[in-house]
Parts: sequence; structure tokens; C-alpha cells
Amino acid sequence: MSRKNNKPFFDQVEVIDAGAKGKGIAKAPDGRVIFIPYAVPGDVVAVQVLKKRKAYFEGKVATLYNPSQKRAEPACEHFGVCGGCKWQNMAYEHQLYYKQKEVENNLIRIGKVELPYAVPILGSEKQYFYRNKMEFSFSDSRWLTAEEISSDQDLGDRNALGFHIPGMWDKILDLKSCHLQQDPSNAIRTAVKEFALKNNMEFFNTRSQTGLLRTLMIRTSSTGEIMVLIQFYDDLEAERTLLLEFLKQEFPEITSLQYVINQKPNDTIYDQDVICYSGRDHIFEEMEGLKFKINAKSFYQTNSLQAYQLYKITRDFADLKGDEIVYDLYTGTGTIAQFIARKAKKVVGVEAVPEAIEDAKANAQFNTIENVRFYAGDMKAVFNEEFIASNGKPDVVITDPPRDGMHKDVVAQLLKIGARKIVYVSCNSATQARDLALMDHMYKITKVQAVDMFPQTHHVENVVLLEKR
Ligand SMILES: C[S@@+](CC[C@H](N)C(=O)[O-])C[C@H]1O[C@@H](n2cnc3c(N)ncnc32)[C@H](O)[C@@H]1O
Repeated sequence: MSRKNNKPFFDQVEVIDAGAKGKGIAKAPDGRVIFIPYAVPGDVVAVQVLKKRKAYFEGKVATLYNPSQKRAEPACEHFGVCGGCKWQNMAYEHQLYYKQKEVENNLIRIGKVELPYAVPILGSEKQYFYRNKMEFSFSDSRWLTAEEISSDQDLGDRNALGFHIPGMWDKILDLKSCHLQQDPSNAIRTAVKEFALKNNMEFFNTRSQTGLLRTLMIRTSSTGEIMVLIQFYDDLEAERTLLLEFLKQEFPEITSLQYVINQKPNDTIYDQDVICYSGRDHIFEEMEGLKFKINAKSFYQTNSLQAYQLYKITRDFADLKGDEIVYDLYTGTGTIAQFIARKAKKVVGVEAVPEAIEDAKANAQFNTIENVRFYAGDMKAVFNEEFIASNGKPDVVITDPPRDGMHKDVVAQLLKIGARKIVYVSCNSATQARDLALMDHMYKITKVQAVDMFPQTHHVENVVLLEKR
């Protein structure tokens, strides 16, 4: 390691892999790993070290000497600043390769489980504009580039509507366009910002917790429906109505226009009242002829096309014959439960968000599915002996927990029940591997299929079939 401008520096290093959170990986001469965000395997670079730890370095590309063959031209003008799509500079086929590798590595290294032949990862048909939900933040302190900070020019308007800069809770990137959600997403965001500025509406200041406008959420569905939700901080009826009425007139295609007045320190709306300004308080998504009602607080997989693939894989892995009791743990709005219901005797769904369970029940009615039961509550509290006695012992369990994976008490309960099969769907193969390790003495992994729900990012979904030994 040499020093340049008094900063530690590695020259001419080759990036050999992609790993933790999508960062490029190289080796320092002493064998320590160097993590390099935005470097692509195959690049030869000079690295400016920014963090030095006992076991590793973290740095940034100072010079790109030799760009990798695996590189691709990023589609978005905000690439490199916005935290959203860190792999836009890697060709899609290589993104898929590194995702599959990460899943297998996690299962083998963390889970220490034996893997069957893993089917190749299922890529996404759409590699841009695949998301059905985006959340943007308003801020009166737009993130400034180094050039802007050092220039003498008047920086003008500092208001922004966009994404948080990675690692900076109070700085927002002012988005010009985003390649993740189909129009009219960009058109709505731009119109809201321009109208708010023209009418001198205050953008939120996170430090002082002041301002009118806080967040904007846009949901689109494959049926063409649109939900827009604006989160206000100040409770100012005249301004609020002005903005909502503008949106209603300008975008008559909005199916559901809603708002929240949130004066607590954080932006989450789960504990807030959502008020419907016009249209319905929900939109519909459709899959294989099934209708799913989605309200502002409901979880719904963000890539609808790939969600369909994910559910088909889950159903194939479960391989139901029609006489089984199936549990769908972490059911959200009961989508998987209903997707498989016609192939099972009975499906029981459990989910923490009561509104999602209300939707799940309503969805089952729309879809005239009668063999499903849904329960709201924290999984580790609900999923107990009494629950199993009253719903029947499951033959098959499908579990799709959040990123943290399953609570150890839930894993313990699964082991106690000893269902014949468990289909474990996960958006975090590291926590999935941890949970699989706890079940390895009793369950053998017989199928693994990774699914790419999030192109241009390192995130990956993974489905594992466990069969009782
Ligand atoms: C990855 S989502 C899966 C949703 C559903 N399977 C689907 O495909 O739409 C995880 C779900 O778990 C729920 N959840 C998170 N923590 C929970 C807990 N402790 N108990 C019950 N549900 C929980 C979330 O609200 C969310 O709906």
C-alpha cells in the first residue's frame, strides 16, 4: 500500500469478485480483502482507501485503468450518486451470475447445508421499469455535488424530491428521472414538485422537523391502476387541498389519491391514519385471473411479473395433491395462500399487519376462494400449540419472512410440528441460510431456485424446498 495525497492507496489491482452489498472485491498484497463500491469484476483499478479495518479495507475507484468486459453503460443519469441501482454498470447476464453465486455461497458457508443441483437463476424479463411501488422524499436540503459546493455560483433552489443519498439520512438526491417505475411515475413526481415550488409549499427539513411536504408514494398495477399517497407534516388544509386537487385534475388516471398527516419523527405510515382524498382507498393487482386488493399499507411484491414466476416456483415446489393443510406464514395480503388454494384442502395465512389481513380476507371473497383462513398477529406469538390445534397440523408450510428471516421461536415451532415439506421463500439468503442451519438435522434441501426480482441491484430472492429426512 502506498500513499497519495497522504491517503492510503493501492495501485493496479484487479477486481476479482462481487460480494457484500454488491461491492467489487479485490485482494491487497497482504491478502486482506478490499471492498470497492461500483467496481466490476475484471476491472483493473487504483483504489483510494477510505476505511481500514483489521480484516479488510474499503475504498473507492480512483482510476479505472482497464474496464472489465462485464461492464455495461448505465441507463440512468443519477447512477453512482443514487443508492438505488448500484449494478447498472454491470451487464445483466453477469449480475445474474453473481446473484446465483451469492445465494449458493450463503447457503454453503453460513448454512453449512448440503445443496442439490441448483437450477440456474431465473432472470427478469424487464430489466428496467419493473417496480410497481416507489417512495420519494421531499427535502429542503438537496444533496450537492462537490463541484457545486466548491463553485462560486448561486446554488439557487435547494428543494428536492427523490431518494436519500446512501448513508445520509438528511440529504436527498433531486431526481430528474428514474428508470425503475413505469410512467406516469416520473410525470407525477415532476408535476408534484413543480406545482409545490410554484405555490411556495415548504419541503420537509429532517433536522428541524419542519415543513409541509414529507413523502410521495406511487403504486402502479399491471391492470393500469395507480395509487398516489402524499405524506404531509403540517396540517394545513388549504395547501393540502390545493395540491391534491391539482393532482386529481392533472392526472385523472389516478385510481386512488390518498394522504397522511404524520408529525412523528419517522416517515413510516403503518401507525398512521391514511385518508382517501379521491377515488378508492385501494388498487387491484391481477394474477392468473385472481384479483388482489392492495391498500397503502399492504405489502405486495414490487416486481409484479417476477412475483408471478416466484409464486409458480413456490407452487411447483409445494407440489400439492389437493388433500393437504398448508400454512402460509408471513402471508402479506394472502397472495401465495390464494395462488395455491385451489390445489390444497385448506390454507392458513398469518401476517403481522392487520390491514393486510383485512385485504387478504376481502381478496379471498372476490376470488370466491373458501378454503383459506387468515390471522393477524406477530408470528412468534400467534404460531403456538393452540393455533395449531385449532387449525390442524400442516402437511406443508410455506414461509416468506422479511429480510431478518424467521424468529428462532418460529423455527423451533416449525421443528416441533415437523411438516412433511417446507417451502422457504426469502429475500435475504444470509438469514435464510442461518434458519436452514437450525433445521438441517431434520430437513434435507431438495430444490433451490433463485429468482431475480430486482435487476440493477445486488438483491435476490431465493426459494428452497425442504423435505423431512
Ligand atoms: C416478504 S413479505 C411476504 C409477503 C407475501 N408472502 C407476499 O408474497 O406478498 C413478509 C411479510 O411478513 C410480514 N411480517 C413481518 N414481520 C412479521 C412478524 N413478526 N409476524 C408476522 N408477519 C410479519 C410483513 O408485514 C410482510 O407482509
